[in-house]
Amino acid sequence: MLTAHAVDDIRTAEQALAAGLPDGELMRRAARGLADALDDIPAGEVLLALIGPGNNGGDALYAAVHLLDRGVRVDLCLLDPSTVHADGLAAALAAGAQVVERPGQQRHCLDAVFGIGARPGLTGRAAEWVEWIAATGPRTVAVDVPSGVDVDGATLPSTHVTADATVTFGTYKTALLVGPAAGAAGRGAAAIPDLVDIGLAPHLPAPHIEAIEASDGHLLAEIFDWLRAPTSHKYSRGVLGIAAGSTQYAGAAHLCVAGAQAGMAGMVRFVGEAELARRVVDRAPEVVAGRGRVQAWVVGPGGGDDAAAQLAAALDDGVPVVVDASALQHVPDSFDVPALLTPHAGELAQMLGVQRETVEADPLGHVTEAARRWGVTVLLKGARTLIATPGRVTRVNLTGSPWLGTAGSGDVLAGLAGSLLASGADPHDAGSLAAFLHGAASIRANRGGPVTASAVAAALPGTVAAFHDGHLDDVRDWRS
Ligand SMILES: NC(=O)C1=CN([C@@H]2O[C@H](COP(=O)(O)OP(=O)(O)OC[C@H]3O[C@@H](n4cnc5c(N)ncnc54)[C@H](O)[C@@H]3O)[C@@H](O)[C@H]2O)[C@@H](O)CC1
Repeated sequence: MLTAHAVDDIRTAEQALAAGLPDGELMRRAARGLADALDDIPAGEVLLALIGPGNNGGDALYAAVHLLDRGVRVDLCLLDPSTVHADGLAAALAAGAQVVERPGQQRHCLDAVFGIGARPGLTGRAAEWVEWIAATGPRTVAVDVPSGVDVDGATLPSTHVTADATVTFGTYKTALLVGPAAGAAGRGAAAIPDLVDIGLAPHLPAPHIEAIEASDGHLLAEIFDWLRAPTSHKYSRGVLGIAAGSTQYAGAAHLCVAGAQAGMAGMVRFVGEAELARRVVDRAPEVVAGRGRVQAWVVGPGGGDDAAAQLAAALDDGVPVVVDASALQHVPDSFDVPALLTPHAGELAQMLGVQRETVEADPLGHVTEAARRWGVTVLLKGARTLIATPGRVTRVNLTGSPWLGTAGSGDVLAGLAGSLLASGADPHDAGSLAAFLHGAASIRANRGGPVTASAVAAALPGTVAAFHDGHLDDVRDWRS
């Protein structure tokens, strides 16, 4: 599991670590790791380091010493010479760095204006530097975090640095993994920052955020043991009831069923309009049409006018339920059964009575608020899907690509999550595993290119097996 910690917890851990080390050792470790991460800058190139008043600037100044040693030229822009890390500046100047009044033609930039001590947003000189980066486009690497972002809240004030890559120390910060701030930390292969080990791990408490990785297949072990027990049969594996689609949106029913069949449930029951149910069974003969005993429900994908009645009936069954799409607007004030709500930003906005843009600007705040308000798991779909449950560490999903934003993709996700629920996963694991596998399957379906929701569903069984067996190496590990 990849983890991010809150700023206060990082500071406490750093103090505990530093107490057992020689003075300045932590900054030396950070600077060495930063310089190593910049080893692709060729000798003779010029790097402009934007230096702020705190230790973040100090890291960059000591890293400059290593870079100068390698023949890289280093120009320094100081936010305020009177507050700069004095020893770091002296060391950089002694090694050959020069202070320049303003940015110029440098093609490499190091953003060391602010780190975890920052208040969100940039003004004055720092804001002018952001304009320079936007206008001239140097390759920009942020030190620890892109300056100006909201480090714990992961929101993005209007003025902030947008980096091509970030090198962070000790542990991830929330803003490096969670959108929209994470979008400012790097792109492409550098979307997830490099993490420099400074020895902090033993001092860190429980994380603020966690993310499933390719190496976390053990999360499926318990479910697999249960499903593959010699005595298991279709009912013991779990029966998933799906109340989805309408003749108008028949595709949602097919895709939700496809997602469920790629999951682990022993059987899928479909409940819906007679003509639709006939078509679903025609296409997927393993599906049983009509009501019966189930271990979990999915209600809402492509649902028609009867979504409220279908949800009420599912809730009466007393088993865990995935509430999706049209059923989301009919959720009760509180739940008597374990539940996984799967809205996108627009649906969550409607549930909370706010604007869509408000949710998009602060997804972490709103998913947390919704999980607290309904007392259940809420999975907020997006480029970095979030899964929040009261009393659990919020998870962010790092698999997938923008191609996943395609019609029917959410229906597949709901079916997959439902099948995990029916197989015995709790809603937090079901939601986060489904998001992870769904994203991974989309990459395996067509790496680097467009995918259809059907193709994602078709890639799921192989993805589930590869993840469980620890062979997901052909899916990008977002740290590499
Ligand atoms: N604490 C430690 O032991 C270590 C810290 N490290 C580095 O130190 C950084 C944290 O250092 P600091 O606590 O000095 O914090 P910063 O380097 O983020 O600087 C904080 C200073 O900037 C000012 N400031 C913050 N936001 C501002 C804004 N928007 N406009 C104007 N001024 C603003 C604050 O008043 C404060 O004086 C980390 O991000 C990391 O880069 C690393 O060297 C590893 C070890």
